[in-house]
Amino acid sequence: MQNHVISIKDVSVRRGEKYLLKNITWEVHKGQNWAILGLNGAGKTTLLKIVTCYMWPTTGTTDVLGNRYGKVNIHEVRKSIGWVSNALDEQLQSHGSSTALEVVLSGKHASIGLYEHVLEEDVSRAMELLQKFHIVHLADKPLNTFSQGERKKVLLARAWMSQLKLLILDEPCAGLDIYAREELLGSLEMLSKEENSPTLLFVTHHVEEVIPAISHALLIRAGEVVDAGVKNKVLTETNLEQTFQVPLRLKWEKDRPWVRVDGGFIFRK
Ligand SMILES: Nc1ncnc2c1ncn2[C@@H]1O[C@H](COP(=O)(O)OP(=O)(O)OP(=O)(O)O)[C@@H](O)[C@H]1O
Repeated sequence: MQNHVISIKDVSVRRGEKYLLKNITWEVHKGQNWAILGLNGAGKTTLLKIVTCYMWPTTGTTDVLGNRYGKVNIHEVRKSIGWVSNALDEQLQSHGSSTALEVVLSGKHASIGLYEHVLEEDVSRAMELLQKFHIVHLADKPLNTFSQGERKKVLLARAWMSQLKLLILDEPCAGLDIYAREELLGSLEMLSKEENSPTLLFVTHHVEEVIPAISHALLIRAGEVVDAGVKNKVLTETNLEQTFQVPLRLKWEKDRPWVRVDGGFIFRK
């Protein structure tokens, strides 16, 4: 179990007659970064809630970072897990008068307000992270003046400040323009190569966002795994068509998969 970041065995989540997840077995090892792909309602968030113990499965077992859920203090385990999502962005907006630097520094102590004594080395690291996300010019500006893209970068810089072991990036590029997206993906690619970078779970609706740093992919459809494993084996036209239920064409370029829908619009009968 030493190398396991996540080990989920036969997990099902049932609500009434409906399975939100069905017989999921999934292992994530140290050194891997995973993309999680599936249609709206496929069960991605439910799976992440199982991983973070915000939801309890109907059957099956979950081990995260060497801890069997049900037998550990989950609050302790969660200190090593980050979840960057739109919900966190909304939470952040109530701290609108905080500066980017303050928000990034607050990641050190997993709070949004700054309550702890700030060390000089922490300020240097926070400034370095702001630089890596190309927002160092915003360090002293209040958050309530930032664009959506700028806020996302602040949140991601904050996550890297936290020295996490497992980091969930829940649609980090949603709402970004094409330039901002590529810039953000570039920062993620670079940071993922740093020593002690957390294991990433990258949830996205856009296959082309599976950057080279992502080594593995999990495809999920209607609560069941379509395929899981090394990304080059999993991200195939057949698997993606099965997952997204549209005919599509896939092309790899510079270790990134690009898809286009083959035939355009979908008209339901
Ligand atoms: N607490 C719940 N009780 C009943 N059904 C639920 C509950 N939570 C989620 N669902 C249903 O389970 C299914 C999977 O939802 P989930 O949020 O995991 O999907 P998702 O893949 O994250 O979708 P999206 O891409 O739209 O965020 C959906 O049909 C949803 O309506």
